[in-house]
Amino acid sequence: MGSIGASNNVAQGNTTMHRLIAEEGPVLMPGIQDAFSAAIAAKTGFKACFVSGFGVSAALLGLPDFGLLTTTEVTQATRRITAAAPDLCVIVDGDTGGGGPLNVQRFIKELIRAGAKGVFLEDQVWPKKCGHMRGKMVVPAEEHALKIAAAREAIGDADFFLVARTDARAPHGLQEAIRRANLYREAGADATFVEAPANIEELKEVVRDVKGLRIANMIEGGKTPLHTPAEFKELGFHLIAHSLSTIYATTKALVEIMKVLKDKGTTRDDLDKMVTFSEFNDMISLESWYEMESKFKNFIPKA
Ligand SMILES: C[C@](O)(C(=O)O)[C@H](CC(=O)O)C(=O)O
Ligand SMILES: [Mg+2]
Repeated sequence: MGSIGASNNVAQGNTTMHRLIAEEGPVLMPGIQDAFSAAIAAKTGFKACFVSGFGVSAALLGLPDFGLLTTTEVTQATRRITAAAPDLCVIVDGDTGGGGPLNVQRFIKELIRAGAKGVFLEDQVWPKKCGHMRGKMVVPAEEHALKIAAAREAIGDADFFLVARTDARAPHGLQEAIRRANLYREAGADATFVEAPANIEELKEVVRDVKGLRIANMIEGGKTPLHTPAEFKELGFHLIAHSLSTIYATTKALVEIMKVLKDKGTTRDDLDKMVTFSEFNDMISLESWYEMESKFKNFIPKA
């Protein structure tokens, strides 16, 4: 591909995610953190999911979203996630993309090979922090715009949705975040994501001033008030990440059952806190494995 910038491929909008947005209005993506949570998202009827860096850091490493997770680890997690939920449109949190433009290009190609259908790339200084934590810093806007252009080039004709995120709201104010979102769109992003607007007025300002497809991130206990897809449609957003709901719920369930075990030494009076053996097997599609097993049993030659 030749020149980088404004019009390359962006307007064509023929990825799976573009189709989902056209079909269902704001697309709601639950955050997931591993193959199993992705499989459950698919079984529940979601069409898309968001591989949350916050969630993967926690589930895979037991670490906070503090710039500790590597792009290699994210790619490996993505491979397992797309294998477990092949019909889901898997959008991956790429954090800052793993370095400069060339690292970004390599990462994007790896994610495409891993079966992902899109990525979020943000403009924080590495090591980054979760968007709702204190102490964030951003790189110069032009530096991130170059990474977005590099990502666009690496995507080529692949079915892959490029989201540019800006974390500039906290360190530099909403106007700068809006300016950056528009710049990143010019550089080749399919959609933009102004992280952490602080209230409904700021959400409205984002809609008014940011061109193109817009993303909102719903974090329970975060800076942006929680809204439904219908409310977001009304406001003018196209994609919603509910990034941490599943890791928060999982954490609560884990803490609760650990406490039961520690305190009582048995779960016999607390079975309602768990799924049953057969409910779990349904979730993990056990019967389909029995079917496959029986198919191959027929090939075993009789002695
Ligand atoms: C969306 C996010 O990038 C994630 O990793 O899930 C996080 C979540 C959060 O803030 O809690 C982020 O927004 O930085
Ligand atoms: Mg993240």
